[in-house]
Amino acid sequence: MSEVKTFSFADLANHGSRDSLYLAVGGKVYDCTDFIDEHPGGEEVLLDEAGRDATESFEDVGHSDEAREIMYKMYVGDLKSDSTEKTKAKSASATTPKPIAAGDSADSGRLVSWIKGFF
Ligand code: HEM
Repeated sequence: MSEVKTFSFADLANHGSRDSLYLAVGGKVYDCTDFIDEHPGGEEVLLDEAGRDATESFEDVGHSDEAREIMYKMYVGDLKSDSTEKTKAKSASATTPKPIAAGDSADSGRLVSWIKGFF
């Protein structure tokens, strides 16, 4: 249930379209497929970053804590740390989200795994 998948950059790149849109931020992979139409910053920017490490552009915008909470719901796994773009993913550890309020206990293993990535 709380299994965390790992994605290589090649795996990530397989989800680079509107039909299946994953992107990585801070070494974490997010399935944004159902979020494309809801993104307050528009669909264009998500489509631009689809299937890629979007850490830099995500941080440049200065997303709110609320944005980070939304992200947690879309978290599907981790970017493989031995991937070629390792350094890029690493620098993302500056992304320190506020942990979501407890309550989703059935899902807590996944939450812990998500948070652990930041330490
Ligand atoms: C999982 C990924 C993402 C989530 C959950 C997300 C969520 C949000 C949210 C909630 C906002 C409203 C403002 C805020 O609360 O910060 C926002 C605005 C915005 N986002 Fe994202 N975002 C994501 C990825 C990206 C990416 C990859 C880019 C690439 C540049 C981007 C660009 C923007 C822009 C330009 C705005 C508008 C800022 C403004 O008009 O003030 N977002 N996003």
